[in-house]
Amino acid sequence: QKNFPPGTPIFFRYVLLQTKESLRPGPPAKRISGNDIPNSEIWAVLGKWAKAYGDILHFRIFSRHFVVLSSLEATLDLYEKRSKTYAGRPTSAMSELVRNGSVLFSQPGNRLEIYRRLLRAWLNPDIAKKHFHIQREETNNFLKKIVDSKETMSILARRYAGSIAIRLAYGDIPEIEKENFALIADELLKVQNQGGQPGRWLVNSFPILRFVPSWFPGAYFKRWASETHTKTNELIRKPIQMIRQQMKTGEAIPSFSTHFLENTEGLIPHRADREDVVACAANSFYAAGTETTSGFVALCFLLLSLHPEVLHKGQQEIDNVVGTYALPSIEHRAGLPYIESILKEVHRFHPAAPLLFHAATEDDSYRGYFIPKGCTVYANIWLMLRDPEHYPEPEQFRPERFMMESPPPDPRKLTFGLGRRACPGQHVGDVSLWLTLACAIAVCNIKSCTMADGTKIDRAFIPFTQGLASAPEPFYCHVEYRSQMHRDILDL
Ligand code: HEM
Repeated sequence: QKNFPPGTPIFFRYVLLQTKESLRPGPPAKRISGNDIPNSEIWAVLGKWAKAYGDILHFRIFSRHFVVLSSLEATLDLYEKRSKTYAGRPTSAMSELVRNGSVLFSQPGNRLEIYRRLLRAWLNPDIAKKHFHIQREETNNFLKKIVDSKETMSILARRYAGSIAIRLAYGDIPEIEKENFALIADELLKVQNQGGQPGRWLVNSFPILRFVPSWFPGAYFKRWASETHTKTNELIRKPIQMIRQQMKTGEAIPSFSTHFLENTEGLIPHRADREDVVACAANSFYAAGTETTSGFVALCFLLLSLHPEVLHKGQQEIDNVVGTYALPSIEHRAGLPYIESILKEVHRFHPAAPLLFHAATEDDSYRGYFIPKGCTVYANIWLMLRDPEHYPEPEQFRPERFMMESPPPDPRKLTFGLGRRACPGQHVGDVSLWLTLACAIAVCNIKSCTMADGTKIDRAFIPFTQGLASAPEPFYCHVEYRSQMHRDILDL
């Protein structure tokens, strides 16, 4: 047991940590700055470190500590069996200064419980069925726009996923209002991302700097944090204020937001908090659901263009089960096992969030290693889904692996997260992904994909964006309908 008693002085704790560090496995670190972390394919680099140092390893950047879990066993032990201790999110001095109400980055406590209760109430599998029509309409809209488009697949897929998120959160609002809400949400994400940009803010490496007064020369970060705090608050609340106004005049369209602003179920105990809570929870649909869903959809198109044999086999299954000129709907799902296998294989091939990121909420120890409070605990699910024991030749895209008599574990057990921070939107997300994949296969032939500079993407190398959510780098997708009849069924 290497726990510190509560109240251990910070300096003493720090010195102890330095000596303990050598006891924990991990790559050699520089004395002050710690480990150098590459800024591309970090999940693959951590995978190489796992081979050298084992399925629980440690690294450090200045005074910040990181543990990486690289096996399912360790991930289940910490994220699930000790889910209370590992329900935190990594934080930084800058994010504490900005305090912007993001659900994804909230720390455990009453506020987070209320957010998650509201999200569960609106996104649980039974209620989620009521949203099918939104997903159906948006899928058809998306498929009508992708042929001869001048825009990248990444932009088209993002607009599609954003529209679903906005309709779920704010209702069936008119197109123009939807675009307006998407602009606000994108602006918000941009500002929030600047705050979290690794290496941008010295205060994150030297938290003591946060005590420097705003007027002090060089304290630009303090002024930036204060302005950003005001701006993000304004942006988060803007849609809800508009909806509140519409509710007063009786013009509001029923939605997650109107439902919980009325608070008929009493899920938000303090009246004063209501608008604020609903604003943050509603914003999380877009903030957490758009990049993940759109990245996955873009990846489906890319992989199908590189594997025409998979596309053709999927089309045969749909033609046999659903009919040649008909769109698959959710009722067909159980009868389309090959489509289900393609979906699982896309999740496995490159998870939308390759590294899950939780943080320890108290000092802990695991297998004799000390894990300090506040330490970021990554789970490298990208690596776990490439374990050759479960998934032979893991670098191959092969949906057939899930059609075997004893199939490997379903990747979705990992790709939507685990424990107390698991994705509350997973049922809705799963249906959106299935519907887009099945309908795209039913009506499209996907010819090829090219990067912005015209280079054709081939199987040997798919470039992925870096970050907490990861998707293929922006690319153009050359798509045609299988026939005019297949195009026409999108209007039915
Ligand atoms: C392809 C679809 C999606 C994928 C792969 C996905 C994946 C994830 C993952 C991996 C997490 C973090 C889990 C963890 O830390 O253990 C997460 C969190 C979250 N997701 Fe999703 N998600 C998807 C769609 C959605 C949708 C459609 C919504 C909302 C409508 C949503 C709302 C959220 C929220 C609010 C959180 C934060 C939960 C928290 O921190 O407590 N997600 N998602």
